[in-house]
Amino acid sequence: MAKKIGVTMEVGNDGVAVITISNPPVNSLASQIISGLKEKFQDANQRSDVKAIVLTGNGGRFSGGFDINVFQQVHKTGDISLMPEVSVDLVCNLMEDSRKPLVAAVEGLALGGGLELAMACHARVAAPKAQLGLPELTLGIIPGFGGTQRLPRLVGLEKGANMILLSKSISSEEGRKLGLIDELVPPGDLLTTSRKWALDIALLSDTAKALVHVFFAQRATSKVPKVTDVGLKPRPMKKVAVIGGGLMGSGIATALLLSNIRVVLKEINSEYLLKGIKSVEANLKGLVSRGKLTQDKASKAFSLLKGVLDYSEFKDVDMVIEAVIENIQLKQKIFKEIEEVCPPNCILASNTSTIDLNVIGEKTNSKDRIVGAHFFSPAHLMTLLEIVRTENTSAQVILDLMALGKAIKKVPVVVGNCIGFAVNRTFFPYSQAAHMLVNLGVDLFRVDSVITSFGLPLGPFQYISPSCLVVLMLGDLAGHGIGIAVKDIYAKAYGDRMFSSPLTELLLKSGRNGKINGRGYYIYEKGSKPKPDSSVLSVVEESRKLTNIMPGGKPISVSDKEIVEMILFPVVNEACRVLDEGVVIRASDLDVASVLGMSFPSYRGGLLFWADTVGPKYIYERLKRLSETYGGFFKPSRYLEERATKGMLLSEPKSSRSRL
Ligand SMILES: CCCCCCCCCCCCC/C=C/C(=O)SCCNC(=O)CCNC(=O)[C@H](O)C(C)(C)COP(=O)(O)OP(=O)(O)OC[C@H]1O[C@@H](n2cnc3c(N)ncnc32)[C@H](O)[C@@H]1OP(=O)(O)O
Repeated sequence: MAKKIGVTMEVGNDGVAVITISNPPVNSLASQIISGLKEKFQDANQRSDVKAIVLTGNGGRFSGGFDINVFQQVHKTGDISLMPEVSVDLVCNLMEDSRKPLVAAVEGLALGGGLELAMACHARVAAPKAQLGLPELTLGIIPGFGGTQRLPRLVGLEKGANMILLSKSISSEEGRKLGLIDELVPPGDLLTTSRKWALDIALLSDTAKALVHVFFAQRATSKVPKVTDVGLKPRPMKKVAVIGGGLMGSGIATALLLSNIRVVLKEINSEYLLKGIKSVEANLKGLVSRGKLTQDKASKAFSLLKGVLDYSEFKDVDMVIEAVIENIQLKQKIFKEIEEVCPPNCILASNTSTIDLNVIGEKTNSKDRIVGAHFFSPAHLMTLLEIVRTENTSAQVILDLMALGKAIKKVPVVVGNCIGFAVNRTFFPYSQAAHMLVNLGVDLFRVDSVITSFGLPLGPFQYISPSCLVVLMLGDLAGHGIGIAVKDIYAKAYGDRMFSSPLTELLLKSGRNGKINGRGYYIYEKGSKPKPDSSVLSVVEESRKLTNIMPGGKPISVSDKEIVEMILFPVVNEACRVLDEGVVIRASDLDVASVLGMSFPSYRGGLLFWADTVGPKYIYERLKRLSETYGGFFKPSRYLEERATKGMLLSEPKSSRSRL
């Protein structure tokens, strides 16, 4: 039977193109093979359905090298043009510089030009006992496809020179030890493993794309139209008052002190004031014990703190940051008072994470000086600072707060004034969806594990809340009592798409308030990892009885992928509304805020970058089907529907034309 000579390419559903050399018996690199390889590599790099490439040889051999018959012809004819251009055209430009990852699947042998092609790939997977070498000197020529450079780089100069000068082959086992081979697998797994390697490297490049996006997105947050581009200069903030020495207030005070800003910390009585000062001291001590701060610097920072019980020290402050409990009347009272006692240009900021700033400033006449300075807990560690502006906040005030944010090593993101602002609003469906899944019968510890595998540091039930309220039904670490406090505010604003679960209240009733008292969904013991508390399942059962949403009373069965989609697609959906209402200046601001405020994995590029890789159309269709089954909580937003149907990315600015 005539032997089949040529190069084939097959593209799998996984997006991997397998290019195979066929030229029995040793797959020598005859001229038609070389031209076939050039054609297939060009094709693979151009095809949009090809994510990565695997190069292999047919018949259990990778390649015995360049076709020695050509040399014989050159000897006979002296016609050097018979030598095809390989080194630069094929090996460097099409293989080594391929935009798509290229992995060699090596079996049997890779000799001479065969090994040189394998070394031009980005990784090499081999079966055992394959013969690897550059025996060109036995033919009186040198390894001319770059082997003299690539082999020493892979195995070291001495070993590389030895193999070349002595035409000494090695086995794939030795190649693995030397670093010439990246993984050794049984012949039956060779292609599968090579495909996985190729995709992993492709994913790495997706990761690189995502991380580069976050890098530039973070820098873009400092560009605020009509604030940073109108010639204003930030005013120095030398003395700042913080009202409220609780978890947030003491964290904010710590962050300010660490940047040598004098802080006046006000509380309502000496007991609370002492507690607040002790919290600041503990924050500083924690940084010293973790080696993040020297003791001298900690002492210096602490010396800039002054605790007060009245407003006597407020007459020369540059800014006040209110950080008391989320009580509207109390905040309104405080803002009326500080307007009277502070200098006329003093910035009046609130660290509220939920309440409308216009409501907070209702009893004042200084609407232009009112701004939100929304820190994320722990405030001295988390880098995101949401600067919340109302329609009245002046550009100068915004610029001053941006400059202060940078001075205290935060990443300021300017956002609009709505319930929950950008991050808390976007992510409020996050935990509600998790609660819905649990009430539908899904195991809550499985939900946490799936979400952490996706890349968030903790699952929704063991959640570190940023400024304590992002998910309403908070996880263990923030304490469940807080979440309930603001649930009504969200219900009034977003009730048409909320899921109300009694689980949090039932948890509190059972004496579990999260890490604060050592027990929540998990058991927290000093010095050990949180352990799932199986006894909490009785509380979960009670919640399921009350909500009674399991279809036919039976738990739903969902895949891990569906869990991720049911929790994160509603978050993307709410982000679309945030974009639609112009709460953020640009989509990438929300990517930065999701990474820094919610610990959304930066290697996925942030929430919307990730959503665009999943595809708006897919997300829209999934949410539509989910809303048909589970109701309005999943109802696609107008913005998402529009982008999906017009084939536009979610991150495209509103002015972009659709692609259709
Ligand atoms: C010269 C003038 C040129 C001037 C320009 C100079 C420029 C310099 C740079 C040029 C570019 C060079 C870059 C690359 C160079 C090379 O790759 S050179 C070739 C390197 N490879 C080898 O040296 C391997 C040689 N072959 C073997 O060692 C063995 O054949 C084997 C591969 C280990 C297999 O052994 P075995 O199973 O015992 O089978 P054999 O009987 O030896 O061979 C089976 C048949 O295959 C034929 N064959 C083997 N290798 C090649 C080959 N590379 N090209 C063509 N044909 C090959 C062999 O002749 C047998 O054929 P039949 O007898 O017809 O069955």
